Amino acid sequence: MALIAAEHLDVRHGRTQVLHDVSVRIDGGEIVTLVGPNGSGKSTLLRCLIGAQRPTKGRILKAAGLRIGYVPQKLHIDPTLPLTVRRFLDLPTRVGTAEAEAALDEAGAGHVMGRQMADLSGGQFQRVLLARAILSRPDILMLDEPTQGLDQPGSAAFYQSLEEIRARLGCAILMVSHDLHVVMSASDRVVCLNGHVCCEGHPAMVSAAPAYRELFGTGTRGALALYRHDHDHADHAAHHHHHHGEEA
Ligand SMILES: Nc1ncnc2c1ncn2[C@@H]1O[C@H](COP(=O)(O)OP(=O)(O)OP(=O)(O)O)[C@@H](O)[C@H]1O
Repeated sequence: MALIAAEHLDVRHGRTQVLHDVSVRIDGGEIVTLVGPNGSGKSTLLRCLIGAQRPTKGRILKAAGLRIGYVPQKLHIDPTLPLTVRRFLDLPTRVGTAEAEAALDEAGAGHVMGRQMADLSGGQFQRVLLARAILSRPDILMLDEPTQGLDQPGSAAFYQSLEEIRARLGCAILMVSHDLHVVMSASDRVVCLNGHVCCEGHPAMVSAAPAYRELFGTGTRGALALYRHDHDHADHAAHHHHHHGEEA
């Protein structure tokens, strides 16, 4: 039984079709990574799954009582607005101090409770967002490029914390990442999006698939290929899905 599934989603913004016939499902406890070039609809898909964006077509199915923890891609907090980490964790629902402390500890930011949100480093800020997302004891955590702006050690440490949180809470994780190393080493499944699902499956299978290689290349040039790759929309959708979609 899937925790959450998107079925045949279309999303349009005006005349732009952002998502086309996108179906994904996330099962309990698995780590699924969404990859794809800038503008390929990754954030849009997450927003549909959390209910912040209505698809033009298709539907979202959720397990009854599903709790979702969400870490957004960007959260702008006005630096002139006094807001401590402690008070931030009370938004939107007040939590006890012990609970807030436990969540910060779990997210690896145990020492920042009394600090101003505006004074946090990029890494600390992301960890506070993570702490807030796990306060609700989610069945699934969704993170949109959570290590954006973090250096290599910072990213690695953040992903380590995520693994530990999954082990402790038993939650599933769906994240957007451009960090191919992590995608390949830490995901149970990779979904490659470019308006449509280009290919998906176990990292080892996806990385061996021509559709993936076309996107990422091999070796160190892979990360660059990710940004340069330009799919022919309709043709590749059919082609890639035909060959690789069933491998998941
Ligand atoms: N509210 C909106 N109105 C119009 N266009 C939008 C809106 N939101 C998103 N888009 C467009 O939808 C497309 C997909 O955006 P989305 O943020 O989902 O992509 P992404 O894969 O997450 O990109 P990135 O890797 O850059 O974060 C983009 O072309 C974007 O400009």
